[in-house]
Amino acid sequence: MTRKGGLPTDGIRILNVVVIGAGRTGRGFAARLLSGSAVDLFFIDANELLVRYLREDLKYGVHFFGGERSPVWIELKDAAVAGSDGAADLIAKADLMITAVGEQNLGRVATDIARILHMPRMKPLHVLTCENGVRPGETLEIACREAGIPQDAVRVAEAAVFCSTVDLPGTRLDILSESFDKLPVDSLRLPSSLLLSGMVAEPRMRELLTRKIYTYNCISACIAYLGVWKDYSSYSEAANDPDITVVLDRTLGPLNSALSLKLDIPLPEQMLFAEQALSKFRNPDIRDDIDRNARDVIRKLGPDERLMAPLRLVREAGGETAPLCLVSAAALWYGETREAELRRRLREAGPAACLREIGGMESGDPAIERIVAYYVRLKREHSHPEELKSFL
Ligand SMILES: NC(=O)c1ccc[n+]([C@@H]2O[C@H](COP(=O)([O-])OP(=O)(O)OC[C@H]3O[C@@H](n4cnc5c(N)ncnc54)[C@H](O)[C@@H]3O)[C@@H](O)[C@H]2O)c1
Ligand SMILES: O=P(O)(O)OC[C@@H](O)[C@@H](O)[C@H](O)[C@H](O)CO
Repeated sequence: MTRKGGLPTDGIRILNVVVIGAGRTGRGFAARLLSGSAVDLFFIDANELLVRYLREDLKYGVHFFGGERSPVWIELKDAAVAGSDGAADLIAKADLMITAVGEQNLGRVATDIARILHMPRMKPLHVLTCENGVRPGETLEIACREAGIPQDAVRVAEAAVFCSTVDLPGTRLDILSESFDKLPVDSLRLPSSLLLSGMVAEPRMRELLTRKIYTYNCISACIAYLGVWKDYSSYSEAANDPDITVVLDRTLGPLNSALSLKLDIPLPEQMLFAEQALSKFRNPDIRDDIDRNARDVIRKLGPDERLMAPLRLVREAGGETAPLCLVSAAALWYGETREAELRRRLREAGPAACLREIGGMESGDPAIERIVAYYVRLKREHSHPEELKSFL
């Protein structure tokens, strides 16, 4: 397709899309979907080395797990380091900005957007969040307000990413991806003119994101934290471990019932949704890694996140909470062994205070005592592990 002055010869306007967060999802999923539309692709990332590679190579491949599809080659126009003048120039010219930075980093994205406020720009900036979280759009909107951005200058919509992507070892930029081509986006907030290839209009995005985080990501946390404790490094092997399977089954029974009640979804539909998550995580061709799924324990133990909120919902529905307490304890144990900030807080304040401060649990909540007891036992028994099912 030859272009003249930003227009392809067939007259369709080329959109400038800026992906902020050029990691696995931004580079490997969002950009791959966009490659099916008439877009000029730009990246912004906080990692200077990654930006250097992107600017030097201007092209990389997205390969598929199991070699089931030919790689897709992505070409970008340019990339810039977050917070730089170059990043501000890219944002100022964007028709659509997509974030894939991790919900906890959206505050810094707002700061970057605030840098363009003095630049001439007639239209609002549309931003689509591709973050896991129950309300990442709201997180970004609050951060934008705190950064002094007028409400009508930025319009935020959310998307739900179901596709797993990892870095392809031995390459600078290539990605290994699940073969999954759909991105549900909030159709009440994203204009239809920005519904690009692979995007599927979803009118009930809040429900979908909540359901996804409390099902897919809850299951992923169960596999990752119990898997690490059992010394697995392969995620799918952990997902197929018979002992972990017992804990998963005992988690999912009450969780599916609670979610079906809370979100008004027929139980068989919710059970199928959870089954789809499980079979994806158990697929040995999808070579996901445990640390990618387990990282950022403080975020994952948040009050509205994948462990604490399902625990509350299961309890409200009168279900058995022991399995989720065990996984939450394993998350604390993982954080203590791998993440400096949580290790410091555990040492200074102890696990019960961490559950109150990070997880928003109330003092006197009996689940605190249960999680702490599991945590102590997991620490004690790690070198000579018992079957996890014996904990329940
Ligand atoms: N990888 C997956 O399979 C997957 C699946 C579903 C959802 N997600 C979600 O996608 C988001 C990104 O995850 P990922 O796996 O791609 O992580 P990643 O670590 O591979 O990529 C995140 C990128 O964002 C960059 N970054 C961080 N703060 C930034 C900032 N302020 N400005 C610019 N760049 C910044 C980092 O340098 C990194 O390159 C997360 O919200 C995650 O929950 C990931
Ligand atoms: O991306 P996070 O850190 O919020 O969570 C890790 C995984 O649970 C997550 O990336 C899933 O694999 C993904 O959401 C697909 O369901």
